[in-house]
Amino acid sequence: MVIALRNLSKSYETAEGRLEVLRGIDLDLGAGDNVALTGESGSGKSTLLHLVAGLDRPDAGEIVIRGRDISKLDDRGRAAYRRTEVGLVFQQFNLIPSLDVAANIAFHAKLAGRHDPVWENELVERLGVGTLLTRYPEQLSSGQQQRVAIGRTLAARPGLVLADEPTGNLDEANGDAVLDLMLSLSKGTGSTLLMVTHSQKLADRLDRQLHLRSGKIA
Ligand SMILES: Nc1ncnc2c1ncn2[C@@H]1O[C@H](COP(=O)(O)OP(=O)(O)OP(=O)(O)O)[C@@H](O)[C@H]1O
Repeated sequence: MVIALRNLSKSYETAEGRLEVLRGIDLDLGAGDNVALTGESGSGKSTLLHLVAGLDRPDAGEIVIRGRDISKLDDRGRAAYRRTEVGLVFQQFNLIPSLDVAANIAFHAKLAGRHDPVWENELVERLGVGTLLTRYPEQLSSGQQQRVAIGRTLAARPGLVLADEPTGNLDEANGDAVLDLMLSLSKGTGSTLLMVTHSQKLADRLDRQLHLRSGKIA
């Protein structure tokens, strides 16, 4: 299994008291699985994605990624996990302002020790950002930034891609192209894709759909 979640729970302290967001999630995803995670606003989709990404820790339960419980790692261990094993496509693009598009796209691949100019060129081509390579993030529209951020993630060939509304800022044509790219990567390399989306149309294109309701997978 690439991802095995066991009895995962997470709550937040709020001014109104304790908010139990995830109440015992069990989930198994294998290599090459591509899965849509849906659910009402506030149902805990981003919370779950953040836990699997090692950005936050659960209250209880296990997050076993390729046989290792990442919730037991210290901050350094989780940072290494994020650098080498996961690709994150989140709504905040977090492009590096001082680097141009080409350098942003190569950045994670270099950090992960998997810099591959041929593959990066192919991504640039498929994402339609070839004319933007010498621009800086602040000189891009939000849709362009989103495509660059996706290129940066996929350039490192992560075995696990976690995406939160990856096509949220894109028009239909660009959104379809990005989804095609993510699915073909998942099928071609056996990488596992877990994607949060509000779009049923998008969810329908993935092999499996999970729906979060009342803190559980329905
Ligand atoms: N750091 C936090 N402190 C307190 N409450 C939080 C925190 N982060 C999230 N929440 C709450 O936890 C619940 C789940 O939030 P989450 O962002 O996971 O939902 P979501 O399903 O991704 O929602 P959306 O579809 O609107 O993005 C929400 O009620 C949210 O207000």
